[in-house]
Amino acid sequence: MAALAVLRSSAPARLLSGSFSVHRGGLASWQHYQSRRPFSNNKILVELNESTGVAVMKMKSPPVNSLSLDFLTEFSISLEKLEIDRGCRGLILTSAFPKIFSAGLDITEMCGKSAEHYAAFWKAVQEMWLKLYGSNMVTIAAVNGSSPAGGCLMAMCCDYRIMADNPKFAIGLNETQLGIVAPFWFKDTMINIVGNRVTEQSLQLGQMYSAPEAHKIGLVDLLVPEDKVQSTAAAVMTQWLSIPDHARQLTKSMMRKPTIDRLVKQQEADINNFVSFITRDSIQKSLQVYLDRLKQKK
Ligand SMILES: CCCCC/C=C\CCCC/C=C/C(=O)SCCNC(=O)CCNC(=O)[C@H](O)C(C)(C)COP(=O)(O)OP(=O)(O)OC[C@H]1O[C@@H](n2cnc3c(N)ncnc32)[C@H](O)[C@@H]1OP(=O)(O)O
Repeated sequence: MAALAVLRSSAPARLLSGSFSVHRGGLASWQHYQSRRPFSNNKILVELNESTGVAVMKMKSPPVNSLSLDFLTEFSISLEKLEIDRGCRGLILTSAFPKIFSAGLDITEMCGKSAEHYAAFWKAVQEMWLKLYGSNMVTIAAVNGSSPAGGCLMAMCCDYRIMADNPKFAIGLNETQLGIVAPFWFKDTMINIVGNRVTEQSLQLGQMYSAPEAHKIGLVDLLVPEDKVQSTAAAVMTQWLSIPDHARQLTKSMMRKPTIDRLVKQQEADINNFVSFITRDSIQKSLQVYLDRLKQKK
């Protein structure tokens, strides 16, 4: 968070616009951030409304917004651009697809690849978390569909979660159901929202909660009809933005810094730990079985 705060205060918006081709239009128009990265397929659509200072980031990686290495890289770059843009104070994170917010980490990135690939992938997951959890912006997750594991983590990184009131949509950290283990920083993020007891039970059982259940345990803050998710997110954002930025940001930092510092202090060790865990034959087998089951369920 401190690093982001420094970035934000030292990088003028003019420089950002020049470097990243941000095109600004009239007050009422939406701005489109175009990524110049050659590998980018634009898996993420960002629209910044200059008059409100609110960006809407829509995940758009078919079929289920799984978090691949490319996706995560594009996500972190997009987020960093917004973070250093003084015209942007709030971010609404949502999905371009009805019914799916994000399917979590792309399981194919964790199967049958090299140790180097796993290390690069895990670093990208860490970066996504560090940037989103440590953001100075007001962040609101407009959860318009199911959101297992890494998808739940993304939503949990935000300051406020609004979910579509549909019992068919589920959210939670289901890692143990795949035979894998949510790392300590996933666990800490959840504890900070729902407390130790609920987190322990959720993680051991790999529990997925329907939208009403998630609301009941406080994993999501508000349930609204599916067609009201975006408008409610915008209304809640207005409330949050009425608080002076510096006071809100310092408070957020005070609450989250210890959790963030814990990973920052052992980022390399956490990558090594992931690589040695995911390369075990037994873990590779579990993931493959899970993936095959997913593909066969149709
Ligand atoms: C001791 C210390 C340990 C340290 C750390 C060690 C371990 C690492 C921990 C790693 C943490 C992991 C976090 C994760 O996020 S793991 C991913 C968990 N995600 C899931 O379990 C979601 C699985 N997907 C679903 O439940 C459903 O697909 C759905 C999201 C509810 C959507 O359902 P539906 O609309 O019916 O779509 P389909 O199921 O038909 O899926 C469409 C195609 O997408 C493929 N798919 C789905 N999810 C994923 C995924 N996460 N990754 C890759 N691919 C995915 C699915 O197979 C279908 O593919 P097809 O069209 O080719 O058949």
